[in-house]
Amino acid sequence: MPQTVRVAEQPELTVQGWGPPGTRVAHVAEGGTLELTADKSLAKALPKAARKHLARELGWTPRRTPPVPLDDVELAASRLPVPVRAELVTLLGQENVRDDRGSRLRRTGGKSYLDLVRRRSGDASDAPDAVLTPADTAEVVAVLQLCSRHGVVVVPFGGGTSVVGGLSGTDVDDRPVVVLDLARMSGLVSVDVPSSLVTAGPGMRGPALEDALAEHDLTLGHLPQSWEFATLGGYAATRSAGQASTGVGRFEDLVASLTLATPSGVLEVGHPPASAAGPDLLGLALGSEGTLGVITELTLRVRPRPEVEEYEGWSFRSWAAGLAALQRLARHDLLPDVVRLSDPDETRANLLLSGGAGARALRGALRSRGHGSGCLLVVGWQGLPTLVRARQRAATSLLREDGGKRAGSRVGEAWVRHRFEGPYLRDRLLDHGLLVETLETAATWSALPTVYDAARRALREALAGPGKQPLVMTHVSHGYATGASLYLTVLADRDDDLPLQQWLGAKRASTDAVLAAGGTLTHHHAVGADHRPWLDREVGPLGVDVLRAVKASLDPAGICNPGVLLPS
Ligand SMILES: Cc1cc2nc3c(=O)[nH]c(=O)nc-3n(C[C@H](O)[C@H](O)[C@H](O)COP(=O)(O)OP(=O)(O)OC[C@H]3O[C@@H](n4cnc5c(N)ncnc54)[C@H](O)[C@@H]3O)c2cc1C
Repeated sequence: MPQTVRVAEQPELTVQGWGPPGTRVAHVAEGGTLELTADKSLAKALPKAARKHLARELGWTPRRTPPVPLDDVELAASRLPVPVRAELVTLLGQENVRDDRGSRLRRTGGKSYLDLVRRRSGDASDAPDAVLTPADTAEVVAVLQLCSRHGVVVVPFGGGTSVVGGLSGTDVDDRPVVVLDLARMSGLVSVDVPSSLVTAGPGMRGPALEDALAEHDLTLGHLPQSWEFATLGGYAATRSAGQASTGVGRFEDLVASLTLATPSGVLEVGHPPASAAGPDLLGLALGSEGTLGVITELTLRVRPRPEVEEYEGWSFRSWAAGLAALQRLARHDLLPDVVRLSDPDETRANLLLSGGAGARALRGALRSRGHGSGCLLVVGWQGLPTLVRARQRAATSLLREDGGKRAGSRVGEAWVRHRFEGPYLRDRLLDHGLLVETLETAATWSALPTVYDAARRALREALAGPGKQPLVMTHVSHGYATGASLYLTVLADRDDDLPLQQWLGAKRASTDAVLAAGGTLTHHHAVGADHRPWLDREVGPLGVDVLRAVKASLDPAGICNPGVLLPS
């Protein structure tokens, strides 16, 4: 029988960076462990060798560039018409219609580099006019219908971790904008153990879900780096991928069914275990980014908690050798559950960033194998011991045949320990004059090397200047039978006068280059506002027309998150 479970409180995300407000800061301690401290100095954040490496590579002069005090962030008065506000209060109650400064600021934009630069410089011009917190599907439908009548834009808000401009509070037609924060809809509704299905509200976050599932010895296993704050509804709306998605599947593979509240009514889509009743409407809701309505409930496929988890590192002489090895694993259906192959730039930077005797010893070991300028691969297996051992043994012999050398379980375990710390470190780098941003794509195994070269070249050309050069670090983050994803991290000396334009130019050039080389517009970050000008190159003009027609049917007044996905 399905059972109801209560879940814990979920902390707020800070406005100008990552983590709960006023708490911890990450730094790399001697020995490579990341510690949390209140000390915001660069010396604390990065080992000396890493600071020197970055200064030399980038032409970067470390300098203090802290965010403006939160009280100095500018916020315009709310434009929500008084009569509309009154109707919303009647519908949801006073406490669930907020237009105070704190509520609006905390729901302003997401966490891309552009979002953070704006917030850190005191700009909240994309803030919503009010924040609504509905309790259930019926209230969401009522809000959508009321806003359709009054021409008020509605932006669903999950964890606020979008990195593609998915949460803009401005509208091209200058209509008022309300954010629909789904935090109150964050309960676990039921667990159906025999069917391995769990039903939950869209505002629930990963840690709360995993805590609740642990009571049943179950797990969802979806672990994006934003796991602490992102929500189930957000994952579905963006077609997210987690760190173990090579094994457990992308989030969309985990959604069995969902409820989509639209201005035209409620859609229930998906019928587990499987159905052939016409085209898959669930597929339309996944990745719809709030443009068709609001996901108000999800039923997800879960699995038994793994009895063992094994992580280890491997090294390869070159990026090409590492890619060839992964491709062979993929062809034989032997890809591990976690696959992360870092290119030489990322491998080198990671080893320097880790600092300490362990990383120095590993650097020495790689040099002695002739892998000194090679690549590190982190792999992870999860599941029943017998299956894990069998898969591991088979993969190990292929990796060896392909020139891989085992770098040990400490490399894998270090990755596991630190896998959620990167965004905390990013805040410290932003405090010291750096541009830090990521982008991602995927391509077939045949196109992958070309896409990799094209993206790196475009970024390096766009961000180079006299005495300046960006550092572009790349890893394969997910593997498939037919190809893999590429995740690029870009560091550059920030243009303090025009930081937004500096990144926008690089983003434009790299997106053009990736598409021309055969990569996808986005593998897991979604389209948002940032990628929408390119959507027709991905799905074709007819594809865009189909999406527009669906939107016109579900959202005739065009109030559902109109600033994202579809080109304007
Ligand atoms: C540091 C960091 C690391 C990240 N790592 C990863 C990663 O490893 N993998 C990955 O896939 N992504 C990653 N992301 C991106 C982001 O976390 C994902 O896109 C995530 O799915 C967004 O979830 P959210 O709940 O925060 O959604 P939000 O950011 O609140 O919203 C995202 C979009 O979905 C819409 N939306 C939200 N909830 C609903 C709903 N219930 N119904 C309809 N529309 C809705 C919003 O309107 C918006 O357009 C990362 C982001 C950051 C900042």
